[in-house]
Amino acid sequence: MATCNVYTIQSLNSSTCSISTSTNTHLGFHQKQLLFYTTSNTTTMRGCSGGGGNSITCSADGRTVVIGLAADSGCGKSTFMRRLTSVFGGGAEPPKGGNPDSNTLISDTTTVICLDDYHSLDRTGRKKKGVTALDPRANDFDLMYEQVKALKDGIAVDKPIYNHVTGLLDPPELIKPPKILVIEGLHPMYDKRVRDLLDFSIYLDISNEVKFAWKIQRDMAERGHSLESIKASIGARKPDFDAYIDPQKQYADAVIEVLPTQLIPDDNEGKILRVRLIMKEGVEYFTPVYLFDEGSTISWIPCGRKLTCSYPGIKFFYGPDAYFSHEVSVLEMDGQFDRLDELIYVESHLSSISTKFYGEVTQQMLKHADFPGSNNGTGLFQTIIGMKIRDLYEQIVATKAAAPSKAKKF
Ligand SMILES: Nc1ncnc2c1ncn2[C@@H]1O[C@H](COP(=O)(O)OP(=O)(O)OP(=O)(O)O)[C@@H](O)[C@H]1O
Ligand SMILES: O=C(CO)[C@H](O)[C@H](O)COP(=O)(O)O
Repeated sequence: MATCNVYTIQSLNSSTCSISTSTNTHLGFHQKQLLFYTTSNTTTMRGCSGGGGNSITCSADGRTVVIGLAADSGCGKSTFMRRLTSVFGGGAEPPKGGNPDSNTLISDTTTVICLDDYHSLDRTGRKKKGVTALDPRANDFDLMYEQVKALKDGIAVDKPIYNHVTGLLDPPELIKPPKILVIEGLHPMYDKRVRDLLDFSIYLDISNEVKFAWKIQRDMAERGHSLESIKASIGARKPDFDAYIDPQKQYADAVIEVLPTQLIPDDNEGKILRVRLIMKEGVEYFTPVYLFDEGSTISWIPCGRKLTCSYPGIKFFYGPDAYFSHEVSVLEMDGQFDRLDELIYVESHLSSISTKFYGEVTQQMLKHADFPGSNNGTGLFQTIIGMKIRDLYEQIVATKAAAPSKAKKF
């Protein structure tokens, strides 16, 4: 490990801290910021980002909230991220002037990093060793932990890039601490150290039948792969998926489970979906959504005068349940909307959805009607979780702002 020089921060309370330069190269931390990491207490280094010369700018309310999103490849993570970013207003872009094959997406509020960037083996390396990218041996969890922790503490990092075009590990890119950091990919909850850094975690649980249908849609229709190669690729990943990815769902604060419909007996088309939003009880800053009456068990078919439904209709369910021995609330939607604007009728019967105004969920869904899943529970629940994450973030910031006055009482 490289050594680092120790320097004194001259002003801890002002927004600009003067420091000397450093010679440190430890673990990809951005050079000047490691000084704060190693020499100051964590309160003063939060929200700092590297400036020119020998100064660092520190934001007063710097607190990076970390969200984990786990799912297998091709299970809708990118679509979810687009919905989430939109809830905060504005679109997300790859880092300006950086590697065109970067996997990172940055918006005013959020930075989404893809955990594929922590593959320790490139495509050839995995082939040589006979491991898949899902295997923990193909990933660097020490670096993942160090860098997510640094970002959470307000320190920029030089994060590696896994290039999906070439299959190689590219030179790193600078990631500055955002307000909200989303780590998405195969293993955000696999390593306990990384898991413990998460303020909220989500698992997208796509059943095999549906995953297969989506893969065919994307890889066959859009990427020209053959049916055989898609089947082979899913089959080859399955043992490692079952061993390393799927078990993470037990740790998630919210799981979006996507299953074939139960409204059509023996449906094997995979077009109509039954989607379940499983929400853990007792999670700090998160209150589960409910339908009509909190804690009751409710089955609801909203089709009729207010909601147009063609065959096979729409069915909602809400109620308490247990999930990996945790107490949870489950909200379920089976079927799909014929007219998206009529979603307002459903929205008006949901509570604790953390909207800023009446109809905000419907507005978001209409805005992104072209995203996959906009006419069913996948889009609806992803949008609602986006609102809940915004709410969680605002609560954390408010709690932090209130903390000094609390401290004065003692
Ligand atoms: N809710 C949905 N309803 C129907 N199809 C969907 C849905 N979400 C995703 N898909 C299908 O799955 C494909 C992959 O979606 P997306 O790019 O969001 O997944 P991903 O997990 O980010 O994938 P990857 O990790 O491979 O980049 C889409 O092109 C679409 O065909
Ligand atoms: O499971 C995956 C996550 O996206 C990819 O398969 C993994 O990252 C390897 O990527 P590639 O197939 O491009 O080498």
